[in-house]
Amino acid sequence: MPFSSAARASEENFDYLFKIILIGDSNVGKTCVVQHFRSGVYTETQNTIGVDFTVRSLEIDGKKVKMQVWDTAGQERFRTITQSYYRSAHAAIIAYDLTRRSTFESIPHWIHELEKYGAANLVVMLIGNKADLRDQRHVLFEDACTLAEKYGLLAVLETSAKESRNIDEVFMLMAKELIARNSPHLCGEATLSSLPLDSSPVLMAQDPTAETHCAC
Ligand SMILES: Nc1nc2c(ncn2[C@@H]2O[C@H](COP(=O)(O)OP(=O)(O)OP(=O)(O)O)[C@@H](O)[C@H]2O)c(=O)[nH]1
Ligand SMILES: [Mg+2]
Repeated sequence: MPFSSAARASEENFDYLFKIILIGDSNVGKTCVVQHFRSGVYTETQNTIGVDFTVRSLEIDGKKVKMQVWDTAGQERFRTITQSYYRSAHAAIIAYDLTRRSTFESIPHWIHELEKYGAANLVVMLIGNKADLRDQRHVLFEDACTLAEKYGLLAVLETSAKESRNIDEVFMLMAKELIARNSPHLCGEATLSSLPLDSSPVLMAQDPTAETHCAC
């Protein structure tokens, strides 16, 4: 789908426009992540009702990249509304709370939802949020890497909206991947390795201060 010619919009005030859907169980911190991406600050939030929309432009290799982020409600009762947004997304970020194992175990369900309602060649990455709660961790980074490899996902990053960890990196990584996929002349070039992440070209990174390599 959609991110062929439609994503390129140089006649307007940006070079690329990408629509990213953010999904995952309720209370994993999706809204806090998006708010941090938009404003650079962490604020307490209410549970999302339906879908919220955020936009921020990034500058990548001299190009203006507009990121439209659709922050969906994780609560079951909003599922019909949120599913209707999957179709037009170029990419999806599935968030889990690394202190709550059940939110990690839900990921196959979210992938299934994307397969059912999303575009065929959707770029998908995982984020394990609340990395600041170190002594409450219930999901190993290695387990997330294994899952990502199993489903052919782009990457896993561990984030903290509260401690400002890896939030911009998530969206930069996604934007670079979408640009690479949307620019035939760039395919095959190591465009992602220039990210300010302590990550290997296998595109797996967690807390930048910790071990990051995942042998996927
Ligand atoms: N410790 C910690 N708490 C966080 C972090 N991010 C979010 N939270 C807390 O987690 C709770 C849920 O955050 P939300 O962003 O509303 O969660 P959500 O995934 O958007 O939930 P729904 O809108 O219901 O799907 C709030 O109390 C946040 O303050 C984080 O990085 N660290
Ligand atoms: Mg929310």
